[in-house]
Amino acid sequence: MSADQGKRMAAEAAMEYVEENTVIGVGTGSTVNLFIDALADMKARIDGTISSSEASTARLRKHGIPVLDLNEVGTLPLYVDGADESTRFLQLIKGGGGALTREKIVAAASERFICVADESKLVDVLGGFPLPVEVIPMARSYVARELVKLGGRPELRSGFTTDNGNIILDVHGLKIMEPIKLEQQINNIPGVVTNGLFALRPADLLLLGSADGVRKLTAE
Ligand SMILES: O=C[C@H](O)[C@H](O)[C@H](O)COP(=O)(O)O
Repeated sequence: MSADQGKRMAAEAAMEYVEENTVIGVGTGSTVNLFIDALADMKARIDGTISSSEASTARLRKHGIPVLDLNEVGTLPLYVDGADESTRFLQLIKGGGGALTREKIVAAASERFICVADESKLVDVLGGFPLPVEVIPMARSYVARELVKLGGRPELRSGFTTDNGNIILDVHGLKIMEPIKLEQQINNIPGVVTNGLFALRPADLLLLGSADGVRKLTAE
């Protein structure tokens, strides 16, 4: 089974958790794009969405799905997003598409975070996927030196600017044994907006598309 099939199965399985007359938090990426396409079928029955990126906003609007302002909406009942890696504790690396900061905001503002992914994203230890860190441009060199002190090899994501006007440093070579500690350490570096570890606020449910169907994982 291809990764694309796994993504589609997971994205469509998330529809079961979408309740009528609610506002849905929507993540970013190729798996979420499939969720957005499925969500279009029930757009008349939801109150709207909160989007985590300009790319998702464009796709939602193309389908005629309303996109609201998070400042005008209270706590969201549900956030659906993909991941680059997940452990069985549902701690994640996100940000392969550079949307990590807005994703973290919407996840934090949501009661339930359902992560949708194909089975290749499940790992024993985070860090095989380079950890994205969003950085204010003037702090690039300083933050890079601090990330080296933490044992990583930061590389500037060339030609990329985030929706917030910042740069991304992708940190290679980390074997992340203490995700919560590292998430806090990196976020404490002046100039870092946030990093792609979702450990302080992990997912609540992981829907993994696999050859055996959709596996549902909750944190062990
Ligand atoms: O910034 C991008 C997001 O964190 C994505 O959710 C993540 O990169 C996974 O994307 P995909 O579903 O395309 O594998």
